[in-house]
Amino acid sequence: MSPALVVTGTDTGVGKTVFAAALAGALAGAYWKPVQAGLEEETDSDLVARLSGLPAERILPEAYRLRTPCSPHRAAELDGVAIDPARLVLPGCGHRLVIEGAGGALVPLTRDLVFADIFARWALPVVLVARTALGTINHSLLSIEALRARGIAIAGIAFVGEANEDSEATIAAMGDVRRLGRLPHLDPLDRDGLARAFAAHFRVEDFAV
Ligand SMILES: Nc1ncnc2c1ncn2[C@@H]1O[C@H](COP(=O)(O)OP(=O)(O)OP(=O)(O)O)[C@@H](O)[C@H]1O
Ligand SMILES: C[C@H](N)[C@H](N)CCCCCC(=O)O
Ligand SMILES: [Mg+2]
Repeated sequence: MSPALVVTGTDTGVGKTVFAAALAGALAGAYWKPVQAGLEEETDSDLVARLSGLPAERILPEAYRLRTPCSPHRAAELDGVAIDPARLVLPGCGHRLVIEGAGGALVPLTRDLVFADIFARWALPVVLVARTALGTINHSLLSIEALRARGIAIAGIAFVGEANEDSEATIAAMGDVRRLGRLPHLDPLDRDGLARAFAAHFRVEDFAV
């Protein structure tokens, strides 16, 4: 079983962090957001701390905390730094690590390196988080194609949103990926409700890859 799992998405704002919080909690693992772009609002690590039930020491510190909520390559430039891939090495933590990218799989870290390049170097299985809303078939199949082109193993696709059975089944079939489950929209979004929803809609054994 891999020491870590990568959570990427078909886009920014699809629900990677909420899903990662649920997964890290269900695995009693740890969470790492290597590159955080945007510090004004609650960071992804803060959200995971609030929703996962993990102890604080299992939310690992980011390698880069960048002020501007935009693509990391640009956020780094605006902060006068350059993201060094050598700093994006997997931290040992003694627990199954859930690693969240930023935005979608081809989001740039520099002007000649994207997240998927780092995912390929890590050689870890990737969970793709996708919306269920109209447009997700294209976004999901494009993301799958981009990950596969880099030889990245896809553990499966996790949907977030209201059920759309045909889109979900179409993506799984045409993308040849396992449908891991669907996290419904939760209101309120809180730790217990999230843990219950994950347990109801996913099988933790599917992540033992
Ligand atoms: N299952 C859910 N139920 C209710 N709200 C959700 C759910 N999933 C995500 N959200 C909300 O949708 C917004 C985007 O979710 P999230 O931050 O997880 O996206 P993301 O893919 O991690 O974005 P980023 O690319 O910025 O990291 C947040 O306000 C979050 O609270
Ligand atoms: C700022 C946002 N919340 C994410 N952290 C970064 C999203 C980068 C998206 C880049 C793009 O696809 O245009
Ligand atoms: Mg996030």
